[in-house]
Amino acid sequence: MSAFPATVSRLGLYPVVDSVEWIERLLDAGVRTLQLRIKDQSDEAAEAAVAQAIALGKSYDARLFINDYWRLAIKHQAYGVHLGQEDLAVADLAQIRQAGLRLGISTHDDAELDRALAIQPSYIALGHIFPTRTKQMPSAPQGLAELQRHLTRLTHIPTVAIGGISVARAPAVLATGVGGIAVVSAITEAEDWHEATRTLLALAEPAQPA
Ligand SMILES: Cc1ncc(COP(=O)(O)OP(=O)(O)O)c(N)n1
Ligand SMILES: Cc1ncsc1CCOP(=O)(O)O
Ligand SMILES: [Mg+2]
Repeated sequence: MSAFPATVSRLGLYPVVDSVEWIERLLDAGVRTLQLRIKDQSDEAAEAAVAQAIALGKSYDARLFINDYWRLAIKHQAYGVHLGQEDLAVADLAQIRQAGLRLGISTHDDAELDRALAIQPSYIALGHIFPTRTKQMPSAPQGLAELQRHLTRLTHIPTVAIGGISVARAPAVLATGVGGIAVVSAITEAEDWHEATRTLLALAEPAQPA
């Protein structure tokens, strides 16, 4: 199997949100890598939101990944799809690749990394780094030392850390050299989401000198 299309080498701030409203708000705030993560709906029920999110992503020239709903992502020509290890068992990877979509894959340990790397995705997500209340996780948080260890074998592919990354923890996560930080509650549950987004953008995507 050949490689999935490339994405940017450093994905930077990568908010993961569950509605078109959040997608629009974040695009407007300057976010250019993001994910629509709707859970537990049929394809029929999710389709309108997925289609709208993809259209918005295109209008801002953003990297919009669709979580789980790979058939809808192909149908509406998303920038990319994000799949976890269990999703890999049911998704048609050849179809996703043939349609030209980028692919991100979740990993939690060495064995999952081996499996993900063999697929040659566009990026690899590593998690969960810290305890999270957003998703029930069967394993323990891997922590920064394990993240750092995993990164030593991932110098050739974009990486993203996820799970429990707050504004306060973001600098230490980024100091490992990981190319992106995927966050849910740090933005969606912030007292001031706009301020949290601005701070996280500045940390993860520092302005380049002209
Ligand atoms: C960037 C990123 N990393 C990991 C996940 C989790 O994906 P998955 O393990 O398939 O779990 P669900 O999100 O589908 O519940 C993600 N969505 N995004
Ligand atoms: C979807 C997902 N996958 C691993 S952890 C997680 C949730 C991360 O949410 P938060 O940033 O609120 O901890
Ligand atoms: Mg999934």
